[in-house]
Amino acid sequence: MALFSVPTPVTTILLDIEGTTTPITFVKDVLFPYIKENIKKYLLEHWQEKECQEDITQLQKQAACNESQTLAFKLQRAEKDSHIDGFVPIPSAISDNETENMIQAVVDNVYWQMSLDRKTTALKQLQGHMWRSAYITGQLKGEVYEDVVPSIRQWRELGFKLYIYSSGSVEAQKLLFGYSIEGNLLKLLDGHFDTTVGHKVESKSYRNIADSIRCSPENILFLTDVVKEAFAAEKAGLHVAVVMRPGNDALTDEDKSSYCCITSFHQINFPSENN
Ligand SMILES: CSCCC(=O)C(=O)COP(=O)(O)O
Ligand SMILES: [Mg+2]
Repeated sequence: MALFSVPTPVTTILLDIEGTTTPITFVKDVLFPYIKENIKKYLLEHWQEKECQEDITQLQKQAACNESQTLAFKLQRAEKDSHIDGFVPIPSAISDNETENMIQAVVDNVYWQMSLDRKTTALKQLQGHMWRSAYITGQLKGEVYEDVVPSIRQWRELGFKLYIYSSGSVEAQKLLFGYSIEGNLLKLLDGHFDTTVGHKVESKSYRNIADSIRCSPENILFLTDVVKEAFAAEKAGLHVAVVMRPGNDALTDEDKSSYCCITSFHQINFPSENN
């Protein structure tokens, strides 16, 4: 088993979820189908609630269809969503009759975003809120690979700080680790970041995380399955390793020669273990 030796300045480990701590199949075959099967029922039941209305407002802003926005805002947003093939707008409801149309537009917009595996903050917030009751009632349990819990326990014992950075909302992350197949893992984690700090393929996001935890980028090791994320993190000065799990996107030969690659957290070796 090839080992990845953690560079000496590293004090903090930042973990991606999907494809790193957790099988992609759990997200694609369990979490996402739950949203598709339940979105309409969820909207009908929660429509009047403040949290649900806030989620809809965010989706409308993302879709550039909130009529209260200025033209400049609409144009700026239009570059985000409405240029994409199959774009589904969300109108504002005016009368009760139109609420039904609006709910259907939200359903269609969510289906459309999910068909492209979009990682917009608006979509991720709504998904997190929808998964809440399924985790609490035991209908969902967060999956983690078998090497994850023993490794992160060991890293903590060695004194490392552990953070999560995922496109899934902070609430969705806390649900996944709080109601996991291995019990409540939240006490093993020092904090969580989602796309509200920026998108995972942008270097600035990693600098924001470093600033937020008062840590120099060179003290952080980021583990992810996505090469574009590894590239952005490295550009920000973080150390990176790319995680290859069954079912992850295959890496090119160039990726494999550009990054340290591991298939299990057990391959991570710390300076103190070398002595
Ligand atoms: C945090 S649970 C939901 C996973 C999710 O929605 C997602 O987009 C995962 O993306 P990641 O950044 O963890 O690869
Ligand atoms: Mg990932």
